[in-house]
Amino acid sequence: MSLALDAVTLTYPDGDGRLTALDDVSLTVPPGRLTAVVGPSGSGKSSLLAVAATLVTPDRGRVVVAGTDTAGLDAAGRAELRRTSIGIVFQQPNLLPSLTAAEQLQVMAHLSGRPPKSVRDRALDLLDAVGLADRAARRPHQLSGGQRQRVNIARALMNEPSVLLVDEPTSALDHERGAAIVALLARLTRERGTATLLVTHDQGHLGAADATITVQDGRATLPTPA
Ligand SMILES: Nc1ncnc2c1ncn2[C@@H]1O[C@H](COP(=O)(O)OP(=O)(O)OP(=O)(O)O)[C@@H](O)[C@H]1O
Repeated sequence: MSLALDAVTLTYPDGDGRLTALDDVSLTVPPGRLTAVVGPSGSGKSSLLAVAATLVTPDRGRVVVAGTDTAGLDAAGRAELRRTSIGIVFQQPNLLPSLTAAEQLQVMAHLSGRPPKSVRDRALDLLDAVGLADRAARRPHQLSGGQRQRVNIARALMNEPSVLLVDEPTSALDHERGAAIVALLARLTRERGTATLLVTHDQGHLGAADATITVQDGRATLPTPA
């Protein structure tokens, strides 16, 4: 299942008028593909992610997540769609200080009704997939910045989302560690079949993407093959 935006326009209140943050944006991210989003500060990248995440409702246009047209959903329906189908990775890992790496992931699945053992097995499998099999019992302060971001990514995959939305995951990391995180995202996208949208300001990361969308003044230039 993929992510699709069709003719999406989003405005915010701006003094007496409205500021157009997204202007007639259409795009599709197929399963198993990593699409990078680049563009200058204030161009609309975070707004694009917020709309795709169903956190913000556009003024016009359609947002289809994993085959579901989100226009037909109320707030509870959107929350359920986020829980079951959308993984979100923000710039800062935002981990709970008192929980181990494995527990950060298990909390995500706690309400989904899965048996505790399968939840723990899945958490350990995902920590292994992000190269942290031997750090499962560590708390955030016992992990490096790059390792914390890996836990963050593993946590976003815990409920097997169809769509993975990632906002500047490398901003707190040096270039080498940032490139390793983007390579990891590209691998997980292929292995887990997620439709992944990655906002990045680092042109050096684009080689790992299957396509790149450039956002400028709220308008998106559609994917070019990487
Ligand atoms: N909640 C809001 N209310 C009003 N205007 C907003 C709001 N959020 C964003 N904007 C405006 O919408 C435009 C797009 O902002 P957005 O955060 O999407 O850009 P961005 O490309 O992610 O920027 P950056 O790279 O600096 O994070 C900007 O002009 C911004 O000032």
